[in-house]
Amino acid sequence: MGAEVVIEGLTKSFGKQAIWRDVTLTLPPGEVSVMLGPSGTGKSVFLKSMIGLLKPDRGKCVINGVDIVKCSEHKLYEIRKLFGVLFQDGALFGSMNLYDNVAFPLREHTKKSETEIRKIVLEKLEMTGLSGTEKKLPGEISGGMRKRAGLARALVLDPEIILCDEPDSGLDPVRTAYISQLLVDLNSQIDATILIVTHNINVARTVPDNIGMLYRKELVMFGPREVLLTSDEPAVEQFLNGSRLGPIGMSEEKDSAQMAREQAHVDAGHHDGSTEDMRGIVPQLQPTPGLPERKAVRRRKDRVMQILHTLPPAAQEAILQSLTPEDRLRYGVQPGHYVGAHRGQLPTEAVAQVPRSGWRDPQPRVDDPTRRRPGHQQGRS
Ligand SMILES: Nc1ncnc2c1ncn2[C@@H]1O[C@H](COP(=O)(O)OP(=O)(O)OP(=O)(O)O)[C@@H](O)[C@H]1O
Repeated sequence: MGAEVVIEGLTKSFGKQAIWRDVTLTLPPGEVSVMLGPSGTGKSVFLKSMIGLLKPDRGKCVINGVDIVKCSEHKLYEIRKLFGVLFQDGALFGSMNLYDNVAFPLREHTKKSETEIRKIVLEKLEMTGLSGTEKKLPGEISGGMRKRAGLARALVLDPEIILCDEPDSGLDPVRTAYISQLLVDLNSQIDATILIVTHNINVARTVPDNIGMLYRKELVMFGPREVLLTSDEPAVEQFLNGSRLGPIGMSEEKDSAQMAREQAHVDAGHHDGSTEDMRGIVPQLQPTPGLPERKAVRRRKDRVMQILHTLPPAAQEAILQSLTPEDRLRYGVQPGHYVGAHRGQLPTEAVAQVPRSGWRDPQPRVDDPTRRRPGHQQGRS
């Protein structure tokens, strides 16, 4: 299982420019999380701080009991080996073919023989759909292939934590859908903790278990996907809908006069830039048939049911609606407790009876059609 990452009060500035302050969140082990945020809010700086490439001003980032903000260089070097990082442009060496690019971390950081290295490199190239491209140079392949090659390289040291900085940037919607599926498939195969930084709302709606958003130099929220996707926080709604209308402006933040002017334009019939209402829960991507079920799914269900009563009502409703009959049995949620009967904050004892034991019955695969009922939300998470 992937490592947990516990971040507390993390604060970063460059000279007088504050980037973000007091960021506190936990990346649950083996789950997939997405960090959203308008351009320039410091998402990349956040990723770099998590692997110790940038030094935060204060706060903690604890991985396997080591606070990487304060630890020695030696410890940091050891902890970094737990990470696989996909940088925005793939960060491949232009003069090396894909085979050598992917083999690079193994040759640098391990004493493996070339025979062992070959086995690993070919396996990771196959996992990322790049078999047969070993001899190509990065300049000879498409942007999507470069991303996948970057991912293959990020995987060779069997990372427990994978960080992806805008894996969709520069890709068309179809290639983006493929890379989303690839990330879900990877998670099902290696159970790594994954954090994806993106602006892409489709990725945010379909891939992660958890979503956070950086805005106005703070973490606006971080938690189960249902929280952000049902949020009526103006900045979150505006961001999800890609609308000009709302507090986010061209350069971060607008004043109230500007917001009033824009509202007046829209009231007078001008388009606000959005195409449709993107809030709400849509089905989460499942691993490609034939791959194992994501181990994080069950762990996450237990975790989320334990904190259910602390979540906003709309998120509670969405989570309850996503439960299967087996889940309801497990958590002691009777149909009578079901959403319609309990609008608003649900009492903990009504919903969250998480057994201490493991899961008794093997759950059917999520893509089992017998689990689909008319009118039932299928955002399994
Ligand atoms: N090494 C650095 N030194 C000084 N300022 C920096 C450094 N790295 C980033 N910044 C500044 O930090 C701010 C946040 O940058 P960052 O790239 O993290 O934003 P982002 O949210 O990832 O943006 P985008 O979505 O456009 O990629 C920017 O104002 C940037 O200029």
